[in-house]
Amino acid sequence: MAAAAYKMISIPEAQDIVLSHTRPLGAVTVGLAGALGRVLAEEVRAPDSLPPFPASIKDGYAVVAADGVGEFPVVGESRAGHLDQLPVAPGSVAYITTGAPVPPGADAVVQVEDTEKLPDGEGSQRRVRICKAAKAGQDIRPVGSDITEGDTVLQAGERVGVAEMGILATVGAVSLKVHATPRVAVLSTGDEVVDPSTAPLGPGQIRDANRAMLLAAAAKAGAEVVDMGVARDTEGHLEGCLAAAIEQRVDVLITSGGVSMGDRDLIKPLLAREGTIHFGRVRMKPGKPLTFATLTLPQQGGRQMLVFGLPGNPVSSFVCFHLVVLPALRKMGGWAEPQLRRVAARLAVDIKLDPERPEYHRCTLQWGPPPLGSTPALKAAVAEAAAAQDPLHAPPPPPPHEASAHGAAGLGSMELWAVSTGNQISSRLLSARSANALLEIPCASGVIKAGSLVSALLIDDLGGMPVPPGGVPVTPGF
Ligand SMILES: Nc1nc2c(c(=O)[nH]1)N[C@H]1C(S)=C(S)[C@@H](COP(=O)(O)OP(=O)(O)OC[C@H]3O[C@@H](n4cnc5c(N)ncnc54)[C@H](O)[C@@H]3O)O[C@H]1N2
Ligand code: MOO
Repeated sequence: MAAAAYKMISIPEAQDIVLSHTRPLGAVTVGLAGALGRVLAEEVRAPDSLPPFPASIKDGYAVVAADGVGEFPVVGESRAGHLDQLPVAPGSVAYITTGAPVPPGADAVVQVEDTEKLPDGEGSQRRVRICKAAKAGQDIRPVGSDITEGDTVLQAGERVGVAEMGILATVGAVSLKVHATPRVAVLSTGDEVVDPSTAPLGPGQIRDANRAMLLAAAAKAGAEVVDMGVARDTEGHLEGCLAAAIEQRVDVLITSGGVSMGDRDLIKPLLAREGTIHFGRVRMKPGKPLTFATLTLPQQGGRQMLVFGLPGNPVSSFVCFHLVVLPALRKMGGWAEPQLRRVAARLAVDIKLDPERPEYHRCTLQWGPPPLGSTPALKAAVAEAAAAQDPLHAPPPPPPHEASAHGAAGLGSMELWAVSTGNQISSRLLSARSANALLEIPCASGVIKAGSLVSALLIDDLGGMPVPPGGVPVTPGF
């Protein structure tokens, strides 16, 4: 089929098609160290309680609460990690450290600050004054108060982050079932594309930006990556590269370049010969020639391989990866909700609309007051949008209790602002630099004004977003 013959579909249609051809991979068993970032394929239960014994919360003395204040013999010690099981009878106390088992007979702990060491008594008997009466149970974590034996501490389908690594360790889950992560091959194409180490560049050459970027993006998504190098613009070489990817038993092949209308754009014809192309044109900017195919491999038991033909322009590759490849990799890895997360943000600048294609405008989201450099026009636009009383455009009213920690600007006047990365031409990879979101800019004529509220898809976590000069306010009174 000629490239132009592919029906132009919308991005939601493209995403649905991709996900309908994507299956979660099976479960594999990994050790604890291999669990980070994976999705659990089984629930994890606690085989025992935490703490497994009544544990002291303080360094001090284990006492019988009913004894109240007074002078007492110190009949022994209970230290974390040591089991010196001496009973504490009424009228006596035991020295205890934080985390140590509370000895039988004692029912409270008095912190060392509320005691006074006394001179030793008869027979070198240690003695202490308890200066503050304790309530029964004071400064003791009862058995199972953090985790009870048999509790489900993590569910199947949960992703293992840093805290979850600790939870797994604490319940002794050192071998667990997680979803397998996909094996992903990345291939650049184009006679002009040369290795990044090439210097100086020969006539007509450009360095391969896409391969390093897509390998990194797939690895960041948790995939096992395979670098397939650069394919020349010949049918034979491309076919050989595809065969090599199949040989590598990858679940996904990502190519970049060679999917538009030129006579050396050979990816679509190759995929049409070797498999089924599900779409070859998407109404989006950038990324229009985005192509998706599946290959059924009889020589490998009939298994299926997904192939994403990303456009060669580096920004088009970057955007298409996040919009269609990443959700597929997430679904394979067991994510129940693999789509990019959407938030709302206010535009810091006017954006010119494209009358032909909806646009994914790269931006850096930052939370705070209107970004530095915002013009009086922006401030006026924000006020105008608010005055329009459109619920989407009106800024939230600050809660009445909110004191001003930042001059006139309290927490309620802070917002998520979308700062454009500048010129959005699809060859300019600097437009993806520091981008943590893709703004969803509708297809229309004219301009969308600064101060408007728009939806944005997160492509990075917001933990590293820019901090506005002067920082942002904290909870009043914090
Ligand atoms: N007649 C038409 N021409 C084009 C159309 C169209 O609809 N009709 N679509 C344009 C759009 S939109 C895009 S996007 C590009 C996509 O083209 P290809 O996927 O075929 O990519 P190439 O032509 O191979 O390369 C495009 C551009 O990107 C550079 N490139 C390629 N690979 C890399 C790489 N690995 N690292 C860095 N840069 C790379 C390449 O040199 C080109 O400059 O097609 C338009 N054309
Ligand atoms: O879609 Mo292309 O990515 O506009 O340059």
